[in-house]
Amino acid sequence: MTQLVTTEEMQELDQYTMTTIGLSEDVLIERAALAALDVLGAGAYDLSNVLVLVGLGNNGADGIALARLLHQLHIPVSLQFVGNANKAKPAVKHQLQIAEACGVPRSEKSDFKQASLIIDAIFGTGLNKDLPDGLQKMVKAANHIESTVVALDLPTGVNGTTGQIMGAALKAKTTISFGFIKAGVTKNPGKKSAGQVLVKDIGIVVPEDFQFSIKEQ
Ligand SMILES: NC(=O)C1=CN([C@@H]2O[C@H](COP(=O)(O)OP(=O)(O)OC[C@H]3O[C@@H](n4cnc5c(N)ncnc54)[C@H](O)[C@@H]3O)[C@@H](O)[C@H]2O)[C@H](O)CC1
Ligand SMILES: [K+]
Repeated sequence: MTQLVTTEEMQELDQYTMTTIGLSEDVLIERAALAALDVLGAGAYDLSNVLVLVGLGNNGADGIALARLLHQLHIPVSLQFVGNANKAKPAVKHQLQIAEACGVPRSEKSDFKQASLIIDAIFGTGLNKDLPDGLQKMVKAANHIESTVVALDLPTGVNGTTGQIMGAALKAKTTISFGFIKAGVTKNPGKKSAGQVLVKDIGIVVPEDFQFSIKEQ
């Protein structure tokens, strides 16, 4: 049996885990990154040149933490920001400081063809409007050359609740869902963008009286 969630429910559970239970955001980000590392380390991906595309929210923070973990294992990896890093959420800036202190390389321009694997850490459950035009173009270019993409939590551009495409969406080979599978990756067209969907525990706590809006499947 699988429990699906809407993005609003996931956000509520993230908040409950942090504010009521007291697990820090850093712990959740580190667990998300470790969970993704676990998937990448299983041998199904070419890790010879990993490019992590990083957005300005906590999905990006997960990606930066993952890049650091890969770098510490001597796996060639670089980080590329999508958007202005100065406008990033505090968790992203914090992860970036740590990554920089560890010497994780940053690339300014992406060459998708050179990357053996692209990690999509641009948008997750926070996506609430269509992708900006520039990003839509970038997404379409990456899809066009059929890069191998592993999406963290959600493929960028997929509405996590409805499965709608918000302007454009990255086509992933695998989507690693943190805590619970978001309903949007089970409904087309989002389902097609998500590829194989895996779910990984990151320590999210569910209150006893929590009512999920979607029945277990
Ligand atoms: N919050 C937690 O406790 C944890 C979250 N995890 C990961 O974080 C993401 C959700 O992070 P969040 O910061 O809420 O959102 P995003 O990173 O998806 O988006 C960032 C930010 O961008 C703004 N925004 C939304 N849509 C657009 C748009 N079309 N154009 C420009 N800007 C946009 C909006 O303000 C968003 O907040 C979740 O998926 C997980 O990957 C952890 O795993 C750990 C705990
Ligand atoms: K993502």
